[in-house]
Amino acid sequence: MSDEPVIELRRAAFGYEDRAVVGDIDLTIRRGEVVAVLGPNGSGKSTLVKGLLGLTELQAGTARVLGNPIGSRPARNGIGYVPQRHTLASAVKATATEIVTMGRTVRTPWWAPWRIRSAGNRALVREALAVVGLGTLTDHDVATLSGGQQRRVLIARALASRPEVFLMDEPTAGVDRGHQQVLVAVMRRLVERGATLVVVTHELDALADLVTRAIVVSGGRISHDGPPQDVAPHEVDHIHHEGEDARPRSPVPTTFLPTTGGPR
Ligand SMILES: Nc1ncnc2c1ncn2[C@@H]1O[C@H](COP(=O)(O)OP(=O)(O)OP(=O)(O)O)[C@@H](O)[C@H]1O
Repeated sequence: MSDEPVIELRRAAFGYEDRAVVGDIDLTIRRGEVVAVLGPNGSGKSTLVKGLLGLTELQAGTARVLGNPIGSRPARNGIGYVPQRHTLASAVKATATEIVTMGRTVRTPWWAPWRIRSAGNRALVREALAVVGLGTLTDHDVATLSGGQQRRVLIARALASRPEVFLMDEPTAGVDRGHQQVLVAVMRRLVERGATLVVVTHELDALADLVTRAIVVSGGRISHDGPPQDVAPHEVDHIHHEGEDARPRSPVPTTFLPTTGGPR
């Protein structure tokens, strides 16, 4: 880790239209850190991460990525993003190779778009797919791949753009244990080579050896920022967000139990 900040947020608020979802965020992330972003469903983790890409609106404060205002071209080009949902992968008819090639868009001059298919890029794309264990599925339509395979295609796309900062929204969700270990090894290697990782996760255990710092987002605020081992389980697990029941109904009403009568 170096002292150089790659992400700097000062009293930042992000949200949708006129509603702030996360606010009062003061956060400095330095090169080489591996930061886990934890917190219950709906607490604002994705909103925060998308804010770093300029995909959710900065409603207050200041936010810089690699010294540039968020949303600016140099800030965006420095980030490799692995989105939470694989909407792109399932909505677009494209092969794994084509999706991963899109990662090279940011490194291709606008005046020479054909260069995206250069021999160098093609080799890089093949390598990125091989690294995530999809070397034999490069020509498959992504819609025909499993959920975990689609996630790995998106990780390969982020790798192919060779960014300095990776923002990964639940990269291990739906990925089997063996491939999770592969991803952790890839992430470790990226960090050794100077990358910075910000990873939203509900599965800290899978990344435990790698994570150097954990922040917990709770009710739209950062409630913990420090070593991952100091995170209190109740902070991450409690159900707390606007518009949702404070507590799911328990015990399960007998209506839903198979041994009771009633309508089927
Ligand atoms: N596109 C959107 N427009 C309006 N509100 C949104 C949008 N996306 C998310 N929200 C709202 O913002 C709040 C935080 O959602 P967010 O997706 O950031 O939570 P999260 O912590 O990432 O949750 P999870 O663990 O379920 O992925 C929720 O109340 C959600 O309804």
